[in-house]
Amino acid sequence: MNIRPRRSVLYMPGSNSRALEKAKTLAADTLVLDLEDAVAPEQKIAARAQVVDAVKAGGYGYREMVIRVNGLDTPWSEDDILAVASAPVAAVCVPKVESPEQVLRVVELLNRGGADESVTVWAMIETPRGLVNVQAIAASHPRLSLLMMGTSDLAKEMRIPHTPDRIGFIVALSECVLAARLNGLDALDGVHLDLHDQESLRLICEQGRNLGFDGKTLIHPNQIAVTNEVFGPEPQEVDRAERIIAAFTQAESEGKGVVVVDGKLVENLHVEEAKRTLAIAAAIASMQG
Ligand SMILES: CC(C)(COP(=O)(O)OP(=O)(O)OC[C@H]1O[C@@H](n2cnc3c(N)ncnc32)[C@H](O)[C@@H]1OP(=O)(O)O)[C@@H](O)C(=O)NCCC(=O)NCCSC(=O)C[C@H](O)C(=O)O
Ligand SMILES: [Mg+2]
Repeated sequence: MNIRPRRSVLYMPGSNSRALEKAKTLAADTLVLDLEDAVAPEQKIAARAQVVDAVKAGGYGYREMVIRVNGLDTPWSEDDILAVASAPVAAVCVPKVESPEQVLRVVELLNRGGADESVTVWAMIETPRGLVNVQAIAASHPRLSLLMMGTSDLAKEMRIPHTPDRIGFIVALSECVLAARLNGLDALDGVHLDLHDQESLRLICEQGRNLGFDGKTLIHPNQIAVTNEVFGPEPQEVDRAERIIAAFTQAESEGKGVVVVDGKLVENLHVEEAKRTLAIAAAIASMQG
């Protein structure tokens, strides 16, 4: 089972060279070097060169590298995507995706720029139109590998307040996870804007995990540790997964299709879940060396 952990996915402004350097020391699974909202218009072109140079220079170790380009309706997006195509990134992250055709356009630009076949597309869902079309977007092209919620833009567009329980976002978050799973994609939750409140961050991470997200997008190094903890399997989950596999293997050898572990029914589907838990734990351990 080939699994890429994306518990913590940290954005940083592409114009901030200090943050690009600092990121080499941070425990985030993925780094998203941003050219969109975090970069002022007059810095867009310099930031584009800076992020491409940073990724080419390397030094980020196990961390997955992604560049978020400007929106497809801006004067920068085409050159951003062509520039990203020349860089050793895992994906290009595209904000405010609203249609399958836009994903096809990004793929065309990546191909034109000579991007490696391994470079995938991440689509951000953060507008009402993007949300309404999320299933078609998710099914648009095999190169699309992940959906990412943009809850700040969505809040603005939908006039949804950021409440602690995120009641106004629940349908959108679930729609995103549903569309992702229907199409074999990963899904990332939106950002938590409070940089210093670890308690509210933990609750929101737990909610995102319980809604089915694979990880969370972050804006500050303070947010990495809690996110890694909540979205990673706990030691007792790993232990239970090992016992489920052992108990089911034994049951099968005795000609049984079900077994009880810790008072709970275990069938083959639970064994598949347990194998996935072990694969995630192993992938996390191998990233950390
Ligand atoms: C929010 C910040 C501007 C705060 O920055 P700062 O005041 O520098 O914070 P600190 O002094 O606490 O920083 C301590 C050190 O950590 C480094 N740092 C800070 N943030 C990051 C980061 N994101 N990545 C890497 N390193 C970071 C500082 O450089 C300090 O380092 P050192 O001096 O060496 O100790 C800042 O956190 C920030 O800019 N965050 C990211 C903002 C961003 O990228 N926004 C765009 C993405 S979110 C979005 O667009 C939402 C989405 O589209 C939606 O619609 O929902
Ligand atoms: Mg946004």
